[in-house]
Amino acid sequence: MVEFPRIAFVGGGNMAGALIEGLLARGCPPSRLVVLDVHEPTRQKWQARGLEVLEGPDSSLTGCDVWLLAVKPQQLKEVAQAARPCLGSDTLVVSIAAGIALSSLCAWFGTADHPWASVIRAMPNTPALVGQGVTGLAAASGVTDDQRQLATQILSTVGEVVWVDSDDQIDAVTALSGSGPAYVFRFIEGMVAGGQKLGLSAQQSQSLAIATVAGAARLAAQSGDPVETLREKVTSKGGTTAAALDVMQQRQFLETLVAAMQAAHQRAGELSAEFGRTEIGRAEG
Ligand SMILES: NC(=O)C1=CN([C@@H]2O[C@H](COP(=O)(O)OP(=O)(O)OC[C@H]3O[C@@H](n4cnc5c(N)ncnc54)[C@H](OP(=O)(O)O)[C@@H]3O)[C@@H](O)[C@H]2O)C=CC1
Ligand SMILES: O=C(O)[C@@H]1CCC=N1
Repeated sequence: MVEFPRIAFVGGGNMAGALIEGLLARGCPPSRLVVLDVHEPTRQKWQARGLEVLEGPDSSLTGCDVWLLAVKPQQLKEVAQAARPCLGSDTLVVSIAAGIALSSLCAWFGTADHPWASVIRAMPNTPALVGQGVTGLAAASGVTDDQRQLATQILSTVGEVVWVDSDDQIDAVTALSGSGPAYVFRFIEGMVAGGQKLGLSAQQSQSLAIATVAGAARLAAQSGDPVETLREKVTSKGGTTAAALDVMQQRQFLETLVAAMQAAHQRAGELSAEFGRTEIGRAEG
């Protein structure tokens, strides 16, 4: 990126923090970033890092190239209502809120003059904090190629980006990679517990488990082999891995994981129904 866009983070909590840290680590000057947050300690934290902070929406937001909406889905409609008068005519709105549909975002941010707001839904994940995130993106129909490019540039500073075709696919991305780090951390917790049960220390177990997950992921990414083949290469006939995988199969490990992802996907739909109501929409624009 030749010059970093001016980005306003609306909500400066965990996920905004991962993106801000990622941007700063990749050379974005703090002066290009604004954080609007109601929580005073959060504002103090970002102010100490050299970012401009706001307690409420004001004209500083109007001059920003991008608004990155990073409040909880439950808070987003109220935040949109309060901030919309400050939306610049060329501002791109990128929401990372789980479940809140593009149609809701367009209704909240569109105006009579500009009914199909420049809105993109993005679903990053917390490995963004170490530049290893992956973000799924979907755009409203009025979004231009340049705006897509802008969103790609921003999110790719913290990892990979994958564009999808529809809103519902962003709910699927949420269930897979948005929530996915928690599944992996749970898996590591399980490996650590298993290591301790088998006589290793907590520290030894943690080092072995984390390095195994990181190394296996890197092998899967870099090897030309499908993951099934990689799994088969570990699994000697009559050996230790086969004994472990048999137990996983008996206890329906795969089915459990798929059911968990379906629950996450369903929850995204519920968040949309509960908190994505559009009655403050274009009629007011
Ligand atoms: N955590 C994750 O792994 C991921 C989360 N997301 C999405 O990111 C979004 C943010 O999640 P997360 O970072 O975990 O949430 P956080 O609660 O950590 O951050 C939200 C921040 O917004 C503040 N806030 C609340 N109301 C307002 C308001 N009216 N105006 C400005 N700021 C406000 C909150 O303050 P206070 O605490 O005082 O309420 C808090 O500091 C969510 O929509 C989530 O679905 C997306 C991808 C991954
Ligand atoms: O749990 C959540 O709702 C958010 C969305 C993806 C990860 N965390």
